[in-house]
Order: sequence, then structure tokens, then C-alpha cells
Amino acid sequence: MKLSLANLNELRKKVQCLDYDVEKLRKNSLQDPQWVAFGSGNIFRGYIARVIEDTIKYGFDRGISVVETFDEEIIDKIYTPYDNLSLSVTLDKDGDFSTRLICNLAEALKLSTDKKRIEEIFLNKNLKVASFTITEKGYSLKNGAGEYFPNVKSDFEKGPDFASHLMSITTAMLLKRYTSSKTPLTLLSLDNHSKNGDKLKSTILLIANTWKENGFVDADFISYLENDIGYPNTMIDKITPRPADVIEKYLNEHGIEDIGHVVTGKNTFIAPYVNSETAEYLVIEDDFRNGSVPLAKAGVYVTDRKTVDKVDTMKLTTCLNPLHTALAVFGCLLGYKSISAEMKDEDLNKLVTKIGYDEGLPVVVDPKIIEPKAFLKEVLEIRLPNPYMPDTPQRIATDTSQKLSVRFGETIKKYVEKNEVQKLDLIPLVQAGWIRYLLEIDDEGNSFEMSPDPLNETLKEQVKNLKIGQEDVSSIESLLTNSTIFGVNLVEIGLADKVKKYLAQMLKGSGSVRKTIKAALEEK
Ligand SMILES: NC(=O)c1ccc[n+]([C@@H]2O[C@H](COP(=O)([O-])OP(=O)(O)OC[C@H]3O[C@@H](n4cnc5c(N)ncnc54)[C@H](O)[C@@H]3O)[C@@H](O)[C@H]2O)c1
Ligand SMILES: O=P(O)(O)OC[C@@H](O)[C@@H](O)[C@H](O)[C@H](O)CO
Repeated sequence: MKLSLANLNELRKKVQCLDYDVEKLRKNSLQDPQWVAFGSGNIFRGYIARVIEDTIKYGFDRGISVVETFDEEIIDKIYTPYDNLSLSVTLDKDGDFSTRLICNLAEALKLSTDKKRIEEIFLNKNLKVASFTITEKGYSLKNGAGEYFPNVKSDFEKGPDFASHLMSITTAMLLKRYTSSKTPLTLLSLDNHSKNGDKLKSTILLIANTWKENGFVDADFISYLENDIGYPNTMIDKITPRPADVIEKYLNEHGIEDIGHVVTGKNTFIAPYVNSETAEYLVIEDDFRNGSVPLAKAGVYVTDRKTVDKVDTMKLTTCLNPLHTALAVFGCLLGYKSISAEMKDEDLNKLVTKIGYDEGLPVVVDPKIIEPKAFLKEVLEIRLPNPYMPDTPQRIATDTSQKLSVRFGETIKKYVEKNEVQKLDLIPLVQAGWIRYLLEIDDEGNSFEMSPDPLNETLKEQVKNLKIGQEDVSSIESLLTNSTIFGVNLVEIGLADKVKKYLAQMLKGSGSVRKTIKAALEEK
């Protein structure tokens, strides 16, 4: 059976789904859109869409208008042919899989062809939320050298009517809304940035202020953005790997056909189904400006800003994502293709356990709504070792240059504040591991291809003088001063020598990455 609206009744007999009138909900959503979502990738299809669909039980009778501005192939290959239906398969640690059919994606729009419709949605006074699941780099206006991207420069000069970067497009849409009705709105960032709402707000305001200087907008528009638009901070957590063939086979065995994954030209790995773990945490600051959606009833923590920031610090900067990045970098270097297999490796398991308990946890403030030690224990003992999760170090290594500053930089800053930065050993080991990874040669001397990263070419240039078998690492001094990448200037704060020491050890020859990890763990 194909995944299509024509088969809805049959599909409903095979998998879990909410009992509601899909046609009516979609029709209402097209006439009166209340939630627009930018970014149509895996976490959105598998998690966010499901949570919003769950709110239907509590009175939110709208679906979602999905907009893709970056990788439109996703819409052509994964949305349109399947009537915008999505299958979310969760995989628990004992191998119990559960499948939910998600039907609330009312329309799937592409910037290139649907700009008028996107404008229309922003003009709707009842629009409550515009959400973003667009990866960390989706918010970046500058390249690694700190210069504005050419399209951003052009957006600044040509103004709102010619906006091309998603952040400028969003600002331009807000201008339309301001001009037509001045109705408030909530912009909800659901990406892995620390204080992601603040980041979104400052980016939108930077664009708007530049437009003001260039005569495209007035001061009242800036006040509107500051006072009438909400930018809640959020924390989102549900490990969602790329689609795996084993899940496709599982669904085929349950009678659902023709759901193969694609890898788009822009390197998005996506399928009509999404596979993810059962654990999930979504925490949102209560700052909804044009009416709220009953998210709390659907299991979302809706709370104050301080609590969100504490939970976010716990997950993103200490108890989950730094461990992920450590496993990503060393997994690629040690030839691993699976996170759960890495957790069976005594050295890597010990490494992430010590990063979590010894270097991360001591600087975490308890957010109260989720207990940090219990969260870390669940990550280390249940979530990462889950043998049914098809997660890979290669996925997590994607865009590492954009993530290091948040995942390690925030913790380092806390140690700097306490004047205790020399207590850190394993975080510098991971930073050295990442630089070693940039050589694209694994610990056995075989070449491998780095995961995509917007800075790959610049970074390759910066490590071009490093050679396996040669312990001179002086050429990376300037990279270590880059606080955009590391969150801090490692030379200034006194961690650079440790990173260089580990890197030199890792460059000795075959097997020296493993030896360096073992030696660092023994010293700790
Ligand atoms: N996958 C997870 O486990 C997970 C868990 C928690 C949070 N997140 C957050 O969600 C983000 C997306 O993860 P995913 O697994 O859905 O990734 P994905 O690759 O499946 O989808 C990424 C989406 O972002 C869009 N995008 C990428 N670069 C963009 C750009 N420069 N401008 C505009 N849009 C852009 C893509 O077109 C696509 O719609 C992550 O980067 C992270 O911040 C992911
Ligand atoms: O999604 P990214 O690219 O920011 O990071 C890769 C993973 O660390 C991340 O997706 C985790 O799986 C997620 O943050 C868990 O909630």
C-alpha cells in the first residue's frame, strides 16, 4: 500500500494515528493558517509536526504550512508525492518499534514558486507561530572569516523586496505583516543554538536596522519587531538519525510500500518516514504573542526563560551534545559507522562518561524540571547505547565548525570565570581530535571524506601544513585563536598548549589517536 490520502482509512488500520477529519483540518488551515514552519527536514516531520498534531486533542484545530527555502528537492520528492503525509517511527532500546501516521501538514511550499502564498500566510492576522528547524547554519549571516555572505550583502543593499537569505526573507515577511495590520507574532526557533530565540531576534533586528540605515524601513518597524514579536528560547531534544534501510524494510513488512529514502543534491538524507528514539524533551519559554497553542497539554514544558536557559545549558552544552560531538569526531577517526557500537568501545565510553560527569556536570545549574544527573545517566546508559538507533558519527559530524562554540565553548567560559580552566583535559582532547579529523585520514592511515560543513574548504587550508608522522603543530596557532569557532580564544585563555600537545601526539602515526585517548584517560 502506498502512503497517500487515498489510502488513509487503510493506513489507519495499520499504524497509530489521531482520529480527526484530516480533510477538514487541512481545508481550515489553508483558509486560516495559524502555524507556518520553515525547514521541512527530519526532526520537523518526525517530532514537531507530531506534537502540533497532538494539540488537536486539546482544541487547536489547525495544521501546519511548511515552507522550504533552502532544499526544495525535499518538497518535490518527499512531500508532494506522498500527499504531505509523514510516518514517525520510534525505536526503543528493547527493539519495540512504534509507528505514527502524521496528517497535519496542510501544505508544502517552495520559496521559488510560492512566494505569494507565503506572503498571504504572513498577512493572516490569526497566524500565531512561525517556527524554524533549519540547522545552526540557517541563522548565520557571515562566513568563517567574519564577512557577510554575498547574498546577505545583496539583501542589505537591495532591501526587503529582493530578500534571499531566510533571515532576510523572514524580516521582509514581518514587514508585510507590520504594514498590513501590525498584528503580533511568535517566531519559534527549534534549533540547537544556546538561547536560540535571542539569536533569532538579534539576527532579525540586525537585518531590520541595516534596512533602516539604508532607508527601506522606519523606526516604528524596529519597535514592532522589538515589542510585538516574541522570540521564545527553546530546548529541543529527540535523537533523530538519518532514515535507515532497516526501518524502510520494517515498514515494507507492515505493508507500506515505495517509501525509499533520498539524498538530495544539498545532501539532506530524507524519506517519507522518520526514525527516532522514544525519549523526547521540548521546553519552550512562555512568550507567545498572538495567542498560544495548547502545547503544555501535549507534553511540552512551557515555562519561564530562566528555566529554559538552564535546561538548554544542561542538554546542549554539557550532558548530550558535547558527548555526541566527541563520538562524532573520534568515531570518524576510529572507523565507526554507528554510535551504539562506539558506546561498546571501552575507551570511547569512558571518554564521554568522563566528559559528562567530570567536566560538564560540575558547572550545570539544576533547572529543577529535569534533573541533570538523571538526564546524563539516561543519555549514557540508555539513549546512546540503544542498538536499534541507526545513528552515525558521520551525521553528527556535519557542520561541526558551527557547533563547537556552543557545545564546548559555553562550558569553557564557566571554567575561565572560576579561574579553573586548567582542570579541563578531555574537552581540549576533543578539540584536538576535531583538528586531526580535518586531515581526512583515519587512525589506520586510510582516507575518508569529512561530513559536509560550510567551512570545510577554509579549514582544509588552515590544516594543510599538518602531516601524519610530523609532530610540528605550530601552524594551527591562528585557528586556535578563532573564537567564532571555539566560542573562546583558546590561546588567550591558556588552553591552546593542551590542544597542541594532544594534536602532536595524535599525529605521530597509525594508532596514535587511540593511544592519545587512552593516555589522556589514564592521566585523568
Ligand atoms: N536530528 C536531531 O537529532 C535533532 C534533535 C534536536 C534538534 N535538532 C535541530 O534540528 C536541526 C535540523 O535537524 P534535522 O535532523 O531535521 O536535519 P535535516 O537535515 O533533516 O533537515 C534540515 C532542514 O534545514 C534546512 N536548512 C539547512 N540549511 C539551511 C539554510 N542555510 N537555510 C535555511 N534552511 C536550511 C534544510 O533544507 C532542511 O529543511 C538540527 O540542525 C538541530 O539544530 C535536530
Ligand atoms: O542536529 P545537529 O546537527 O545540531 O547535531 C547533531 C546531533 O548532535 C543532534 O541532532 C542530536 O541528535 C540532538 O540534539 C538530540 O536532541
